[in-house]
Amino acid sequence: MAFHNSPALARQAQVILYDRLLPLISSVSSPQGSPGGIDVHEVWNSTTMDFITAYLFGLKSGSNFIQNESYRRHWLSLYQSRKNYTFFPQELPRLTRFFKRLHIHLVPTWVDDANNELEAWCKERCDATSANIANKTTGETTDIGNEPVVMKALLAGIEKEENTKGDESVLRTETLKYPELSIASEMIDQLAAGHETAGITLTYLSWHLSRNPDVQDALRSELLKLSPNMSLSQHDGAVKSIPKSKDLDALPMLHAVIMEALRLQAPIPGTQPRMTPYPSCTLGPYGNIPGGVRVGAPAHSVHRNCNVYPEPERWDHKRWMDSEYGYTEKQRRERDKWFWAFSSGGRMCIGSNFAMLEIKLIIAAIYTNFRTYIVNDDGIEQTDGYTCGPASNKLFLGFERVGGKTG
Ligand code: HEM
Repeated sequence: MAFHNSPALARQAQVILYDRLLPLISSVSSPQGSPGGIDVHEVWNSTTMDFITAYLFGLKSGSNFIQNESYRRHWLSLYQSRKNYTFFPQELPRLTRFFKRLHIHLVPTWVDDANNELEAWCKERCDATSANIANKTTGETTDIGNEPVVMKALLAGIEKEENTKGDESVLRTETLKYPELSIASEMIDQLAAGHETAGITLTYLSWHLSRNPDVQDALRSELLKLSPNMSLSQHDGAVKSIPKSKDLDALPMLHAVIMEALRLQAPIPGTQPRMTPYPSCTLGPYGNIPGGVRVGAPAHSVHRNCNVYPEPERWDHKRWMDSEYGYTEKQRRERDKWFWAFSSGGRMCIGSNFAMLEIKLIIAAIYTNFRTYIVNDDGIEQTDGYTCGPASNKLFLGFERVGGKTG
């Protein structure tokens, strides 16, 4: 995704951060705001959903979960409710289908209903985007934030494949035959994979920062050096500047706190499966592993290698700050090699760069303007599984406006 200098993404970020997220956080900031704090896990998941759907469909057909509280609660609860029922359809899909034909449901039928509703919601967005493209009401003629960057790229790719390879294409039996459904399938994959993982990272990162006010203050000093920065009070909200990705990437502390949150609470901590190649292979110290065996390594364990990350259970963002830790070149290489939050190889996360950029923007917008503190973190421990957030599925933080007015 060539989004680092994308004017569409910059505009989308501007609307999502300055017109939706910051006003919401300002309205609950202390002392007059919500005394019980706000469930940031829900707010961060909503923000990442608004980001990813804006990039897929354009602002016009994307979600507005930040402002639409009742619908986001409905959507997120549907999404969460199915999560305990993935084993049979994922691991034994044929058996699941077979039993279903006999009217024996290995997963409750309401899970199918929830999936159908989520899929219909995604398909509606795809259809609306296609209509906008056909009517030319996307970025070129109106607000650049309405540009459906990903859908346009997919449509162009399908058209090219059709024109250049046609019947010879390996995509002819599915993607070229059913382009609309194939696009919808890709879109729901991306919006599901994209919102929850980044939302979990923001939850744990804001929790760690709330436990470490000194780190927050140092981070804020770094963020204020951005030129222009994202301070609301400095410009009285008028400027709405979105920093360039290269300027955000030049901030060592911002990078370090995100990396440490991804290390300690990798949003996908569970095993990432791979099949061994035929006839056999060697994995680490284990030789002669036959082909066709499913193997996997969980990021949770890889990130706790104490030879690479000393005292691995300790949250220490300075591990990622080369200038502060005194790493040798070899230690630095090992540290980076063992970082596996986005996996590696052919099935590596396709959204890793997008995720890093959106997380940096969200953290910069919030911590430039607010100090956070914990109101209730009961159940913050990470669940076990594949994509894993807090056991309570909640985190209540309070917000205090710094350098300006409260909401
Ligand atoms: C902090 C945020 C994120 C984390 C930690 C993360 C992590 C991962 C991991 C570990 C995988 C599995 C790869 C494997 O099986 O080896 C994955 C796959 C994937 N991710 Fe992400 N991801 C994040 C954000 C995103 C975003 C924003 C998108 C949006 C486009 C995205 C789209 C995908 C897709 C489509 C796959 C499936 C790739 C495939 O199977 O070919 N992810 N991600």
